[in-house]
Amino acid sequence: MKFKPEMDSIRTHTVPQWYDDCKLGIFIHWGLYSVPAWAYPSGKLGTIPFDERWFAYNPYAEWYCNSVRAGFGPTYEHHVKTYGADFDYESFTDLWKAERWDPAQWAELFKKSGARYVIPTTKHHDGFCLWNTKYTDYNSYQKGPGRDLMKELCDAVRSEGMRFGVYYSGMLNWHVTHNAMMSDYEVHHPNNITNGYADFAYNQMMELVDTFEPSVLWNDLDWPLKGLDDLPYLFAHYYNTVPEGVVNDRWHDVWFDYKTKEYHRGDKFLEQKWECCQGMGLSFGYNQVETDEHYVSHNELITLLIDTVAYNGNLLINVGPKADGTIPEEQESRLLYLGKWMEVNSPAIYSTKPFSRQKEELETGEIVYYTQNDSSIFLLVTNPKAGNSTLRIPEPAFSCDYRKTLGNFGANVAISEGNLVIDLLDIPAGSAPVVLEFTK
Ligand SMILES: CC(C)[C@@H]1NC[C@@H](O)[C@H](O)[C@@H]1O
Repeated sequence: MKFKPEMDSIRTHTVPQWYDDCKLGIFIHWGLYSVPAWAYPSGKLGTIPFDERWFAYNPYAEWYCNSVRAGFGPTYEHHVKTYGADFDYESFTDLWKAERWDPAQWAELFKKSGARYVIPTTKHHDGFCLWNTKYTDYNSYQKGPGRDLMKELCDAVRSEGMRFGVYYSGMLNWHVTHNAMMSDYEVHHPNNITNGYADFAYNQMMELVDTFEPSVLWNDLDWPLKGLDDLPYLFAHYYNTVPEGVVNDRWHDVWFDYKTKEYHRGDKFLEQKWECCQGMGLSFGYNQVETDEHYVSHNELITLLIDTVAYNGNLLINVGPKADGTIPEEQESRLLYLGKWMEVNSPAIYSTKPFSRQKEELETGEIVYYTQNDSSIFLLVTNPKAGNSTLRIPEPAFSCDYRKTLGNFGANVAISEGNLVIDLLDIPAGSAPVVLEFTK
């Protein structure tokens, strides 16, 4: 066995090339919370004080259980009006059928989007498990849909040639704790910090490793404090079982392969591999209250990918399916649009590295990004003007030869008075970002 259950051994693990190259993944938040599918679209994480103003008005529809437990606020009022004050969260198992779910359709759509890995919530904070786990009957095989949703999805994703990872909420389990969490402190100090719960989380994570051999272990928030000594055993078993496996950074700072950012991006990493995860709107779980206006636009989604990849990140964009197993049209439309763009422009995305310059804002309003591979430098222009326009890039970052545009538009490129001058020709109105390739 290459890895021993000691942190010195674990620390020898490096980020596998596939994870660095693939750049785009699909997060999926699907669970009991998809039945009510209701949250107050208060605002983006990081823009609202992380106290009652966030927790009682939580825009995350997957936090429905906790939002109702608050006992006040819009979600509590919606729950009482819609289901009655005595309707407990666990009763949503009787209403969740997934009657229109076809995992092959999901996998086909994700493949078309250009994504190369898929990470579903196997158990979110509510404690309901989406696989036939032997550690609790509070799962989708024993209750609700009556199916091992994760096995079916894993098979469909892999049959499309994509990698399958697993999300698991290690720290929180609202099926075990019953108080509302109304502060960051309460979220990180739940009262299920028993050895028994730490063992439960460890056993379920080991079961996920042995059952699915997932390419990514995506733990959320933190790991049970009485289970921290278990982690070297978990990581060693995981890496020995899945040699190309990779883990995120939400394990109480014990270890990570890559860092994660959730919505607010702040200072980006360059040297350290990282992953940007967010919904297309303000929520991860499907929120029936959200309209198209709450979602990033089709072109903003592409720019989000570019702005992430240019800084050495992967974009893990979230899909929040409806309870019946269909994907909301607004989300499907954006994934297909992204996929069409990737069909033409993916050489500037897949298997690239950050360039010496990542981004610059031009006086004319366009924002230009750079990526590179061994043979080319790519210049990605977001918000290009319709028709013909001229970009002037002062003190260009390179002097290599212009090769071609990636797409159906023209360009003339020259160096003039120390500027890289690019004439963009025949850009359609509302165009997605356009890419020019230069030969090293
Ligand atoms: C990034 C994503 C996995 C989010 N992590 C924190 C959770 O509270 C939230 O519901 C969502 O799962």
